[in-house]
Amino acid sequence: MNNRTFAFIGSYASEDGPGLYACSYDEQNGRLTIVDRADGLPNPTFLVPNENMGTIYAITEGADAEGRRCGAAAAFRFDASEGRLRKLNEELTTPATTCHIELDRTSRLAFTASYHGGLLGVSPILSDGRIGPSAGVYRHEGNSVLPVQSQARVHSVIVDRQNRYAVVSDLGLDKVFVYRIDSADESLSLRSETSIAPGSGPRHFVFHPQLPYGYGINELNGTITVYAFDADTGTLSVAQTISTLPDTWQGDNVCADIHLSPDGKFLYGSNRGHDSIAVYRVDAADGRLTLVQHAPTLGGHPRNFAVSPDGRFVLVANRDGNHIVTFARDAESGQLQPTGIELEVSKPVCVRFATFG
Ligand SMILES: O=C1O[C@H](COP(=O)(O)O)[C@@H](O)[C@H](O)[C@H]1O
Repeated sequence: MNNRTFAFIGSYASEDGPGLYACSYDEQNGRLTIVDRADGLPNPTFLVPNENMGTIYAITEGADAEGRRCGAAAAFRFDASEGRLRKLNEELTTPATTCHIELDRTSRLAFTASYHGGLLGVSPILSDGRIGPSAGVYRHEGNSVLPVQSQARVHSVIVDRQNRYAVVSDLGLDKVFVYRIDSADESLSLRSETSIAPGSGPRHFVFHPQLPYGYGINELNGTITVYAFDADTGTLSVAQTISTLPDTWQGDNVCADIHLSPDGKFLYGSNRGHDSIAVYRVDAADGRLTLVQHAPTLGGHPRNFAVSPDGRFVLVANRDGNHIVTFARDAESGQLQPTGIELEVSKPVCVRFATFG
């Protein structure tokens, strides 16, 4: 069977309407077309596809036995030939609502980040694709200098290329933590923590596909931190910090998402407020960044975006624009250009590609 690439969209949504969308993807022009949607999910604001199992996992806002709002995750099977989503199950993940979900590289574990609880959750993926009952919840403690940093705010969990470490960005503590993954035991153990400038608000992180560097975007002070990553010890060291904003910008802004091009030559970070994608060239020798462009996102609050697997297009989820905007990406310069193609969706905040065989 030929491989086919799809995109999945998560959104802020109420339980009585659609919130998770499956879209076909036209590799020639970057156009998305909704093929199926799932209702009944309260705020499925982040999702992760599992290409190996043909499943999708979306965070939702669940409720425990006493009716308290909790982090939950819903599992879906996606039938690529029919373009249909079928719900498998839903499980609580953390005793506070979540903002991010990622899988380990063997698709056996799901990691969730709880912004409101300062928690990190580990849940098993069962052999039939369902998400299993929580295998553990890890709590961060502390605070930093800004009012929003009065407590830990775990914002994302990213797994390294060798599937040994989980990098956890804590916006509340101005720290990036590295945990060792024990897949057999379904557990995490802390290896290192790296502090960055007070008031930075580390939010999301990405590993370079070849070089020993990682890149973290800092929501609160509009910067990206370049880290050297030592995979033997599981430690990060700060190599560079660079602004995501033009020097002339004086308005409010909070950064959100960060991605590399598949060839690792360019890095992209989103600005909510300035409403742009900052584009950087990556130095192949030392991983450092040089600004290339600020590309307007053509809509407000670009909370998440995705680079297509072939690197030709970038899809931006503009929450306040209520649309996903398709940009063409120049492989030589890294620059983004609008294509004129958009998909209307209510409050989209996550877009992720998946290729199924
Ligand atoms: O208050 C909230 O904030 C968190 C974090 O969102 P961000 O867009 O500022 O990073 C969000 O996950 C949650 O849904 C919302 O209630």
